[in-house]
Formats: sequence, structure tokens, C-alpha cells
Amino acid sequence: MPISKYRAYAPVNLPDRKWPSQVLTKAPIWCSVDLRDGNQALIEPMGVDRKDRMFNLLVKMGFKEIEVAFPAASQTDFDFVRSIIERGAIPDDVAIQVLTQCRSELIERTFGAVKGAKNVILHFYNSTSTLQRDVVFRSDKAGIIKIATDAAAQIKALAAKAPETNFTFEYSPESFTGTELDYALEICEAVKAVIQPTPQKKLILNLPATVEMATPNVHADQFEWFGRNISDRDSVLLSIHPHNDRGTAVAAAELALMAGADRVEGTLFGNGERTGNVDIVTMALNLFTQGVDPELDLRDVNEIRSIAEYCTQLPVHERHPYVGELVYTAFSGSHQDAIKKGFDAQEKRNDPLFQVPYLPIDPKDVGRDYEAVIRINSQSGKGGIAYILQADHGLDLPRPLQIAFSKIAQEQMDEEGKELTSAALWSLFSRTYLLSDAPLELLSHKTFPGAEGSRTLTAELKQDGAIRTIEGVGNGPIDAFVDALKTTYGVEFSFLDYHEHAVGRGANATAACYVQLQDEKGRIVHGVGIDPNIVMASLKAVLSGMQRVMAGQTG
Ligand SMILES: CC(=O)SCCNC(=O)CCNC(=O)[C@H](O)C(C)(C)COP(=O)(O)OP(=O)(O)OC[C@H]1O[C@@H](n2cnc3c(N)ncnc32)[C@H](O)[C@@H]1OP(=O)(O)O
Ligand SMILES: CC(C)C(=O)C(=O)O
Repeated sequence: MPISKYRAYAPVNLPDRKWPSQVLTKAPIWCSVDLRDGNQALIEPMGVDRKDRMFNLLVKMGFKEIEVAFPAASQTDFDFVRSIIERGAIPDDVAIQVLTQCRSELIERTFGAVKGAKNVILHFYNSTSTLQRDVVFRSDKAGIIKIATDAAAQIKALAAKAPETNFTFEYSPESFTGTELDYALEICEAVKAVIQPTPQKKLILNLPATVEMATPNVHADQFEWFGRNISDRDSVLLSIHPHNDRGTAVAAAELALMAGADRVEGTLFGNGERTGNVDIVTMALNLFTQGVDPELDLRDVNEIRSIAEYCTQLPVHERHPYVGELVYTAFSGSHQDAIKKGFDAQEKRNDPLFQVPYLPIDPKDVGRDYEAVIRINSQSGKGGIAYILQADHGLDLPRPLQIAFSKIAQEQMDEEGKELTSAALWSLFSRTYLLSDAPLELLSHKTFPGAEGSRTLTAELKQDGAIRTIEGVGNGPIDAFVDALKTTYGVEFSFLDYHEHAVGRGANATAACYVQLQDEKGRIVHGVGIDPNIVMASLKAVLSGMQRVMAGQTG
């Protein structure tokens, strides 16, 4: 690898840094830049319809600051801004933000776009990095500062001519991460001197990691340093705008907040230039998992995801934190077992604190389903299989049956080499134990008191289309039924164990019974019966087990 083409990023000299011991206790000011930074990175930028859908979603989620466009970039962007203003689509407590370069004609056009809006954040930027000063602007430090201060003066003057709008100003020394820290401070001070913010009317200074170039701790050091050194700190809102080139935008953003930043610019699921902007959904839900109100409504992440996918025409990855298709799914056996036990224990504890192994968040909190928590493939074990049968069919299999059936399921998956869906698992379970196509079917039974406390049982069975009555004697109905079956069909087995439980509640409740038999060769065979009548359910379970013995089946 040609490592000599690259060099290490210079750390910040801040030995008395305080941020490492800070804890995040409140949400920052969120600003969505989906409709601008996100939009400018799309293969096909959003048209007015998609922009509308995204804007409505962001409002519904509770964003109070939304960068809606770069109005001077295109007629679509300009028209979109006009349309949301003219249609009255912007709630009174939401500020729209618009971006412009520090170029006079673009600034004029931007003001034209926001005419008549109630709350506007006018965001202007120029690149300040050493590289861009050289190759893009071909200018020295003073020249670059003049570009920014000329723009600030023009913007302030134009805003003064539009008193119907409450303007906030935002300045970004773009490519901040490639800019000397003291020079970034110098240019921000120069802009601030023109704008003259106050604690009541603050200036937003947005220090973008336009390209993420260093580890997140360096980003935090930069913010702590900047916060300490900017004058009139209480007249300034420090904003972060991290990109994700190193894959650490969320970490960089969180550490910068610990270091004193007030505001975050990012996008849903991290769409944005190259590797994207910081993902606000992940950041907000990270706060949520710490018991901090994220101040965004994320109760239906599926809806948010599907609108975002429609608008950006980009899929959200299956493993995306909190939101991906697979993130509440466990395939591996030990995880499934622990999740099942965790849910059972959580229900018994009746404690609001959510503690289930392997699940950092309760899927229900973000509108996801428990049903999808466990899926079954060849890496699964009995716990996951038992979970599906319980969650989807209310069956609480005894442990030996869980072990036996998971072997049968495993064999099928090995054979077919693919996942067993819940429906396929149920079909396998029904074929194996409920025997709907078996030669014998129990239709009814009657019991009578016999001699010395015994019971006599008669049962009607359907056998090959004909009705047959069988009779046996025992110390209860099950014992008498076993006797009837053994004498009628001459099959040998012993009865080892029995479990039953109700499925559902009230008038629609049924009973599920499980029996464990042993055949002549000492092999264990299970039978299962389900019926609204508990005695019928038990007899069906015995008949299921006996027919499996007769067919030479085990497990
Ligand atoms: C990191 C970011 O995301 S920043 C936002 C980037 N987003 C976009 O660029 C999307 C929208 N942009 C556009 O549609 C176009 O660039 C427009 C319409 C704004 C401008 O288009 P044009 O003037 O035709 O071209 P272009 O953008 O290439 O202009 C480059 C010129 O602007 C200058 N310039 C670039 N950025 C700035 C700035 N922020 N402030 C002042 N001048 C700037 C360059 O130095 C260059 O000057 P030169 O022509 O004298 O060399
Ligand atoms: C305009 C600025 C904030 C930007 O988008 C960036 O630097 O990524």
C-alpha cells in the first residue's frame, strides 16, 4: 500500500481537555439537512413531490430546523422553497434553513426564495481549508476572510429590509477539518464582528467535518478548544456537521456534543455526500437508550425508513442501527435462547426498565415487531424454535419436546439449506405431531365409572373412512384410552410424561397437551393434541404419539 501518499492528522494540543468526563443528558438542537446536503448527493435529486414528502416527514418527526434547499442551485430548489412558503406548509415553530455560497448574486436569489417566510436560517459558507485556499480560490487568508465578511454584510443588510421574517444567520467555514484551528477561529470572529450577535439573537457557527479526517477524539478536542476561545460564547451556537468518511461520524458527533457543541446537522440514516452525513436517527436513539429524551418522534421507524427510501431512492441497510430489517432478529441458537428467556423474565418482573439480552432497545418502542425477533436457520437452536411456536401459536413446548422437534427442524434445514419461516415451521410441526393426514382420527369419547374406582372409556375413531369404537379400562381417561389403543391395535409403548396448558383466554381458549411415550426399543416418541376440550386434547396427544410409534417415528 502506498502509505507515503498520506500523513497523520495533527492532534490538538489540549492537555486539560474536559470532554472525556462529560455525560450527555439532553438532546442537542437538531437540524435536518436531508433536503440540501442529502439531496445534493443523490443520483437523482428529489423533485418537488419527493421534497414535499420528506419535508412533511421531518416536520412530523419534530424537527424545528430544516435545511430545505440551496435555492440558487436550481429552479426546482427555488420553487420548492416558494411553494412551502406560499402554501403555508411551514409550522410557526419551524425555521427553514437555506444555503448559499458567499457570492452576491446567489445571496440575492436566496433572499428572493425565502421572501415572506416566518423563520429563516440564512446559511452562508466558503471553504477555508489550506488546500481549497490554494487550488479553488487561489487566495490568501485575508482574501478568504473578505469573501466571508462581504457576504455577512450583504446578508445582514438584506435581512434588515425584510422585517416580516425572523432571520437567524449561520456561517460555515466549509472544509473546517482541513483548516488550521486558529484560522477557523479568526474567520469566524471576523464574521461575528459583522453580524454582531447577542445572547438573544445568536449566530450559528457551524464547523463542518466536510471530510472526516481524524479520530473522533480530535473532533471533540477541536470543539472544546473552539468553545473556549471564541469570544462572547453566549452569543454563539456551536454547530456540528460531521460527514462519515472514516465511518465514525456518530462517534465524532457524540464526542463533540460532550465537548460543548449545541447543535447537530445531519440526515435520516446518514444519507449525504460520499459516505454520508451523520445519521440523526442513530444519534437520537443512542440518547434514548441512555434514558435521555431525544426530542424527535421515532415511534414508527418503519414508516420513517420507507419514506426516506422513497425520497432518496436509496435502501437502508439491513444491519442499520435500530432500523435495519435484521436488527431485531437473532438467528443463532444461544442468542435466541437468551432472548426468549429474557422476554419471559421481563414479563414476570413487570419492571419498566427494559433488560433483554442482545436487544439494546425494546423493538416495540420504535414500532417494530417481536415476531421478527427470532428467525430460524441452521444456526438456530431449540430456544428460537420454541419462541416462534409460542409467539405465533401460543404453544409452550416442554423442554424434551423442544429438543426433539429442534432436531427434526434442523434436519429439514440441513436438507433444504435455507431458513424456515414461521409458516414453514408450523407446517412441519403440524405434519410431525398433529397428524392431520394420519390413518386414525379421534371423533369423541365417553367415560363411565368402573369397578374399584377404575374408569371405562369408549372412544369413536375414524379409520380409513369408517367409524370404529374402541374400549379400555384404567385409573383415569388417559390410562383407559392407552389400554383401549394397546388392546385394539396391539402396539407396545409405555407412557412416560404428560403436560398441558391453555392456549388463549376466555371463550376462545383451547388446550394443548403433550405426551412422552417410549416404544419397545426404548426410544422416546412425543405426541401433541390441541382441542377446545382438555380431555379430548389429552387423548389426541396420546393418539398422536401412538401413531408415531406405529409408524416407527422417534423424537
Ligand atoms: C460541502 C458542501 O456541501 S457545500 C455545498 C455544495 N453544494 C452545491 O454545490 C450544490 C449547488 N451548487 C450549484 O448548483 C452550483 O455550484 C451553483 C449554482 C451554486 C454555482 O454554479 P456556478 O457558478 O456555475 O459554478 P461553480 O459552483 O462551479 O462555481 C465555482 C466558483 O464559485 C466559487 N465558489 C465556490 N464556493 C464558493 C463559496 N462558498 N463562496 C464564494 N465563492 C465560491 C469558486 O471559487 C469558483 O470561482 P471561479 O469561477 O472564479 O473559479
Ligand atoms: C456547507 C457545509 C456545511 C457542508 O455541507 C459541508 O461542509 O459538508
